[in-house]
Amino acid sequence: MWCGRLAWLFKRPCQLSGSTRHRSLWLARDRRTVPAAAARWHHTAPESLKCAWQLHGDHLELRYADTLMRFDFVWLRDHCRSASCYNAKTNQRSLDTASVDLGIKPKAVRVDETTLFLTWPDGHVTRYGLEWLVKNSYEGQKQQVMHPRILWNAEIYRQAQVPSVDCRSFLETDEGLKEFLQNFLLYGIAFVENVTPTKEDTEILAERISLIRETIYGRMWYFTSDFSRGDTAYTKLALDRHTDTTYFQEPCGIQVFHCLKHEGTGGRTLLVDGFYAAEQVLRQAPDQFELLSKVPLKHEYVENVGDCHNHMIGVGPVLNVYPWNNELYLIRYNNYDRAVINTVPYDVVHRWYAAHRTLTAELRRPENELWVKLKPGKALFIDNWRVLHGREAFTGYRQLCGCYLTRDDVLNTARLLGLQA
Ligand SMILES: C[N+](C)(C)CCCC[C@H](N)C(=O)O
Ligand SMILES: O=C(O)CCC(=O)C(=O)O
Ligand SMILES: [Fe+2]
Repeated sequence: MWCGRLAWLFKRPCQLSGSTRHRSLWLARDRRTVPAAAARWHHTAPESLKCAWQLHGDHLELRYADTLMRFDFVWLRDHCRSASCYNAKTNQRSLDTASVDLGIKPKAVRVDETTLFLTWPDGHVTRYGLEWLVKNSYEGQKQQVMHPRILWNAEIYRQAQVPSVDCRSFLETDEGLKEFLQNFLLYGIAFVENVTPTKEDTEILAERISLIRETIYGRMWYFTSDFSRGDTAYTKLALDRHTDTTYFQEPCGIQVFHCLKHEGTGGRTLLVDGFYAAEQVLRQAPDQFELLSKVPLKHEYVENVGDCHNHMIGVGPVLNVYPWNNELYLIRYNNYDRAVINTVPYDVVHRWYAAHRTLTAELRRPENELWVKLKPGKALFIDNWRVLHGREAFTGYRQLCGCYLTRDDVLNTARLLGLQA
């Protein structure tokens, strides 16, 4: 397949390390029935089954805590945590990786109950905690997700009864903030209640968790249906589900909405978990999922209204996954802002349209739609890399304020509070 050119890079090691061929090999070695050859198993203690290692021509194989790991020698030299290679005060590497001989091989290897010791040809000694290796190895890492999440449809979200956090608790206590962020990370949406309905108070909320991402729409924005900007958002029309700023190279991570006023009817907000829908596509049609994650697309924002002149272009696939574990981290979905497709040939285009249709059908399932009416005092935070939003047409005067946040800074706050983000 044209787009799977690099797939072998990631697939090959998983297939090898998970194979039963290796498991039986372990048992054989543990019973010491295999003659000592160049690649010979070594154990930490005579009968220890917990840890064993074996030196190969171009890598070290290590079994610890039920994880079979393979380490490249350059990797082992590069990650050395000794004082001369790594500055523990700044958590930065001091070693010049380019100075490592690409053909390097340890001169001596020793393992005790907790630590792997490697002596390099120049006499330098590297020590690795075995637990550290499990946590940081490719094999240990690929069993884990980067971002634990609960994927939802309307029923799952309602059943979970995720509480809104009170504004004071959010602003004044670490527990309140942590609870809010945990919910946000798990579900991709979270609410703060009892907020004073002004732009200034909404800004204070935003600044509690992140730096505000200033964009062509400003820092904190207000908007009504006055068509002050050349975009459908600034009208009374319905907006189908979408993510925002797909036309940025890095779409905004989080969107904050606070409805300050609505005197009229309609205008409910629609929320759909894009990752839940994408998961359904993966189950039904893995090839289509792969296509959506490989075909690069452009989104575009061309504006020429009043004094506003903008032309933004963002490139990337609809589904973005980490290649080592296929975990989704970003969905770009905005049919209004999708640009001319000119990045793939016609036959791929056709298959892409079919895949896009499957995803759209999932996103449009009524059972996946969560409808909420935003009211003054209730601020909504949306993970714009995961949850799609839309809005029902409305009548009357409706004013929303909000801002975008930088994702890195939200995750930073979450990590500092001890959350996995
Ligand atoms: C939120 N705010 C009203 C400021 C901007 C709306 C941006 C709308 C654009 N079509 C997009 O989806 O990115
Ligand atoms: O008016 C709304 O509720 C949302 C409009 C919208 O999609 C946006 O501003 O990004
Ligand atoms: Fe939007």
